[in-house]
Amino acid sequence: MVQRPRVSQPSVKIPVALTIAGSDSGGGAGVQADLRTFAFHCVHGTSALTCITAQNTLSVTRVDALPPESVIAQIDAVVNDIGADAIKTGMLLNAEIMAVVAERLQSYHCDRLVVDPVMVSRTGVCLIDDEAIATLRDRLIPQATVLTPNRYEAQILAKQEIHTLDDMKAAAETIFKLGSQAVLIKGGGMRGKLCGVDVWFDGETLEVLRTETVGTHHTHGTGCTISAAMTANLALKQSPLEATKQAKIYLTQALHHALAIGEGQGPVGHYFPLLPSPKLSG
Ligand SMILES: Nc1ncnc2c1ncn2[C@@H]1O[C@H](COP(=O)(O)OP(=O)(O)OP(=O)(O)O)[C@@H](O)[C@H]1O
Ligand SMILES: Cc1ncc(CO)c(N)n1
Repeated sequence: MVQRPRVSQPSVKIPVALTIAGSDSGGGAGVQADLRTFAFHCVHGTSALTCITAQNTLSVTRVDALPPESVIAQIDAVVNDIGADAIKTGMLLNAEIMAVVAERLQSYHCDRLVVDPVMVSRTGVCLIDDEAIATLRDRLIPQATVLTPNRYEAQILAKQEIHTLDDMKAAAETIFKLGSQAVLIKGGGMRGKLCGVDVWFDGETLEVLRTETVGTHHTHGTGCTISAAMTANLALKQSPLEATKQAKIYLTQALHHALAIGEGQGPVGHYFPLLPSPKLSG
């Protein structure tokens, strides 16, 4: 047997967050955005990949699903050893993967869970089929601490069109009935002054969350980033509403520092806390 030297090892206690989501080869959304966001909150990030997208700032050119058994094995490996103070789900892609993820989360009694119901891109393109939407609605959403649909996902879940702030509020109340503890309707897909205005409903509090509309074309990964920041804040033991408000502040700053990389929509700039601050003159 190898004897380990008896020296005291430095160690740091740090909250842990798990993301169950897809890979974005361009690094702006998906697992890459989630892990980077966790890191900038001083939360250790772990991951279970559901699919691999070939994607850049212009488009998604290919999606390969991982076998459901592989997704389960990744979740089990992480949770059984490292644990998770909070978990988020992102792009789950198909009904089979959704069903196994829902089953695993149920067996772990996860009580800090952010479900980003990735179904439709911000530009309105549908990413999953009807069976997957039904599985998401019936098996995953009722477990969520916070559910974070964008405008188009909220239209599907609430079965109504959303054009105005009142529409957003009504949809939040309808979607809340699907069983999550709270709903955040994200307004990045809203037009004009409503772009960047979100609506929160938790059964008691109906709140409009505003920062400012950031005039940038580089918005890739906004949805992944805000839900990952919420998850990190939940892992840091903030209340769901506080976690959401703080996450929106982080996301807005990241949008102010969005990256002009690639030919299309660049990603938000998660790195802003490390950027040198502007020099004081004088
Ligand atoms: N131009 C903007 N200015 C300010 N906030 C914005 C802007 N665009 C999006 N947001 C905010 O970003 C967050 C994510 O919202 P959005 O509707 O873009 O999500 P999504 O469609 O899921 O994102 P993704 O494009 O990553 O799929 C919300 O808080 C939203 O209000
Ligand atoms: C992998 C992945 N997840 C989520 C989104 C939504 O932004 C994306 N574009 N790619």
